[in-house]
Amino acid sequence: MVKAKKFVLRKHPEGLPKSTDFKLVEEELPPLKENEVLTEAVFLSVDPYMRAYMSTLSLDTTMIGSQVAKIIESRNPKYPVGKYIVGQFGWRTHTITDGASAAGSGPLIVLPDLGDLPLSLGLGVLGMPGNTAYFGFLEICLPKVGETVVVSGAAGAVGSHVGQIAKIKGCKVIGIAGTDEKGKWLTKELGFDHFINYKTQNVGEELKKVAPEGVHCYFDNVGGEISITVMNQMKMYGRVAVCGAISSYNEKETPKVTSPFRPIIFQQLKVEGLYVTRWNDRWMEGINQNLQWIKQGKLKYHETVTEGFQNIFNAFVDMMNGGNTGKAIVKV
Ligand SMILES: NC(=O)C1=CN([C@@H]2O[C@H](COP(=O)(O)OP(=O)(O)OC[C@H]3O[C@@H](n4cnc5c(N)ncnc54)[C@H](OP(=O)(O)O)[C@@H]3O)[C@@H](O)[C@H]2O)C=CC1
Ligand SMILES: C/C=C/C(C)=O
Repeated sequence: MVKAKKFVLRKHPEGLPKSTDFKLVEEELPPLKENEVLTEAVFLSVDPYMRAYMSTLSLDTTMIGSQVAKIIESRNPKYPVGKYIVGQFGWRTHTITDGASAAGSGPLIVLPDLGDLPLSLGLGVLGMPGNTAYFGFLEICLPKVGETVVVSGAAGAVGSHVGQIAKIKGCKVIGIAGTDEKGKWLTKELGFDHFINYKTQNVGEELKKVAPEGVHCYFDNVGGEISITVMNQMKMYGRVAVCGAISSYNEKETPKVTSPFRPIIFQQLKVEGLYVTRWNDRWMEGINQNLQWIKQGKLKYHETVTEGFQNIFNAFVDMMNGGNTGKAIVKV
């Protein structure tokens, strides 16, 4: 008999979640039925969408999230023992699944052979955030050589990846993030052309200096006033991919921000929201392309790793507060 540990939601958080909003509980798992497999979590992901969904989850349900897990027992030939899968199993150590019920932030997949690369990349650059960057940026921003691209949330999992794809596509890239340390990583290591620290600089004034020609594409990970400021400096027919709004996820009421309609109308912007599961049927295309770029040295990644399943809440809050560079991961 296997005992799973899991975090359940005890209270709907107000503002930044507190550890007391969650409870760690143990659950005895039953023997496997035909077609089922038993998995053990190896890496868990902490992502901003978790905060956005927390208020809608029923109390006492397992906190949502994806993980890389090892198959340790199997009654399903599609999922042999010893293989690693990426599944939306939640904040839990052990899971019984038949492979069919996973949904939410990507399909359940058996991880392809990553060679010497860490399995945790299946939650980042070779997983949901990587596919968000790949499909979201290429399909919605439609970047062209020589164009100017702005990315907010630039030093995180999705943003750092978008900026690098923009460089691969021959664009000039400006990243907006919250610390100078992150800025150094973006410009010195990843090849971003410019960095703006939204906490210490005036985004509008800095953007005028580094992109006097105007902005063709904006990949928006944060929402709020930063995004309005960027949209006001976009070129005619600019494209905006609205990917995330982390600046508002901890707010009870949707914050009031300056209206974006003027630039949308007068600069005739194309503004499109995206949700990565739109491309579930092309999932492996994104993963294979990102893997190839890594192998070619064109795409770099960084992970901020927290050790210990019991520390997943701290890892989540740290990420929401900007403590991560690249992908925030928990190693069990
Ligand atoms: N639409 C989709 O399908 C998907 C959307 N997303 C969205 O993309 C965004 C980035 O996700 P992801 O890359 O996983 O997360 P990140 O790795 O970027 O981590 C979150 C980062 O957000 C920044 N941040 C926190 N609060 C604010 C704020 N008030 N204003 C500006 N920045 C803030 C912090 O960096 P800093 O130090 O710069 O403040 C923090 O490190 C999120 O909004 C997420 O919801 C992600 C995946 C799929
Ligand atoms: C799958 C993730 C979605 C968002 C909005 O973060």
